[in-house]
Amino acid sequence: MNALQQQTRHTAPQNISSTAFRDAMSHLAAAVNVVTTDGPGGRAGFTASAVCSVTDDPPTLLVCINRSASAYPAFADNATLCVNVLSAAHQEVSNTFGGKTPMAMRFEHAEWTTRETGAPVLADALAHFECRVSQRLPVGTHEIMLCEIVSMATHDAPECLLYFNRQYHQLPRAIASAG
Ligand SMILES: NC(=O)c1ccc[n+]([C@@H]2O[C@H](COP(=O)([O-])OP(=O)(O)OC[C@H]3O[C@@H](n4cnc5c(N)ncnc54)[C@H](O)[C@@H]3O)[C@@H](O)[C@H]2O)c1
Ligand SMILES: Cc1cc2c(cc1C)N(C[C@H](O)[C@H](O)[C@H](O)COP(=O)(O)O)c1[nH]c(=O)[nH]c(=O)c1N2
Repeated sequence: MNALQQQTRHTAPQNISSTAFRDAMSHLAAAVNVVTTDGPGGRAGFTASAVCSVTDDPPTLLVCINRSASAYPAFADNATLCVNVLSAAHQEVSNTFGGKTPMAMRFEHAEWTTRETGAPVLADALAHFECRVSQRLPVGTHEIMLCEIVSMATHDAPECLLYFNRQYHQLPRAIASAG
């Protein structure tokens, strides 16, 4: 058996449990975001990696939220949200919004402002996308929120924050060109 075969772990269809799925999904590197909202449902925020671009016409992204999350009722009742993309400087912000911290305490750290929608905007986010939730699709334990962009900004921080193999990683903006 060669080295590649030794390092490859196959899971039989009948063994694809949520634990096996999570183990496999831990192999996907992802950007780390804090998704926030404010409105009739109250102010809330949670750390999310299940965020991605959907289409550029109209500019739309998606966020997947666990309906068991303490933040979910606020997102269910509010029509707008903000995706704050974290830079390498925001690892503690990710931990704060990653669960178990009481919602009221989550916004005590870092610098938060409001702009178009009233959703909390992280002042030095790598990028932020203020959105109107245009569609909601319940799937299993989660809800996929399709979000049309109403306002956005970028900030050229030197390093982004990634989540891979259940750990945070930092990636520089410009890979020093070899040579
Ligand atoms: N999409 C999500 O809901 C999601 C994504 C990442 C992490 N988390 C949560 O963050 C905490 C830390 O996670 P971890 O990386 O230390 O280990 P983990 O084993 O819980 O997660 C490993 C990977 O599995 C996926 N995942 C985990 N829980 C999921 C869920 N409920 N629905 C869909 N995909 C899920 C994610 O891609 C995650 O990176 C856990 O409580 C986990 O549930 C949730
Ligand atoms: C790096 C990382 C990435 C994610 C998460 C966590 C972490 C640490 N969490 C889980 C989420 O932030 C939070 O832990 C749960 O919502 C539980 O929080 P409460 O204690 O219920 O507020 C998470 N939850 C979710 O619904 N969708 C997601 O994409 C993610 N992604």
